[in-house]
Amino acid sequence: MTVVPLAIAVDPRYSRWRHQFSLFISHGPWFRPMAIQAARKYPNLVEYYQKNATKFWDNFYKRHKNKFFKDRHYLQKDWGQYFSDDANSANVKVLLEVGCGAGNTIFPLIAAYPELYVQACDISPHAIALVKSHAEFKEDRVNAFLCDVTVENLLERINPSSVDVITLVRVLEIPNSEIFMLSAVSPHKMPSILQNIKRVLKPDGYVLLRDYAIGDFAQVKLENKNQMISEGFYVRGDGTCSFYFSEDFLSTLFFQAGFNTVDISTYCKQIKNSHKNITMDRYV
Ligand SMILES: C[S+](CC[C@H](N)C(=O)[O-])C[C@H]1O[C@@H](n2cnc3c(N)ncnc32)[C@H](O)[C@@H]1O
Repeated sequence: MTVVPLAIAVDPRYSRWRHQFSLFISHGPWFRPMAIQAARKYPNLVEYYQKNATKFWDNFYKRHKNKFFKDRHYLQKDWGQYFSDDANSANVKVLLEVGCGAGNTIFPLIAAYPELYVQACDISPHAIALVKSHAEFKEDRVNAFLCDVTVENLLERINPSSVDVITLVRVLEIPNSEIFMLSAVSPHKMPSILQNIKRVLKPDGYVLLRDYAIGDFAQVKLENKNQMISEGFYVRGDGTCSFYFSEDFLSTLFFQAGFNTVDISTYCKQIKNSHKNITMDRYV
């Protein structure tokens, strides 16, 4: 009967199946079938990927080690004034890097600012181990610890109102290098992360955020592969997730959490891949 396809189309099991099928087609049967099998058991895909974020990110760092991201040297240029106190350069500033990964934000910053002390956390044990085994790691400059900021209270590791600057950063320089931290979690969890970081931030402190913007080439690719699991929120082939921000969404999110927005802008860069003969619009 013609009703059947309609019934399938509105059945949530259908969209789950369609999602798994598209992951299977886009990456091939060899591509992490375990993740796809496991996702099949879960009624809610967002919940599944968020509950298993530690596993997916840890696998990411097991696989790529510290080779995936480049050091973020642009941070000094764009945000230098937040990391040092020109009036009194002996003043120690405390930075919290949330989702520190292998330390590509931390190490350029401690090299450039001798008075900076970094609190760094990540959900992946492998990422924290990579930070601690870095040649430039010094315990008196960096405190790296494991923490899922969506569920664990930062106050258990950091004193209240003790942090000057919090970084939530991703990188644009190289195509297919992604990610930052806030976009890695479901939009529903974002308000609780902001409350969590607010408790450790000084009243006159700053949050510096650079992340995916709506319309980015990577979003278009995920959209075309049918990998959206909730509004604006996508899963990649390796099980890690990304959300794409509009300026409106971002400023409302921070406003509702009690922050004032000092500055917000979208940066667009066209990157040409001559090998594949494509031009990519990257938005952050
Ligand atoms: C690739 S990145 C950014 C890495 C780092 N900021 C840098 O500059 O290289 C996103 C990071 O967020 C971490 N992450 C994802 N969800 C998290 C969570 N709920 N709590 C803490 N870290 C998380 C991931 O493990 C990953 O290292």
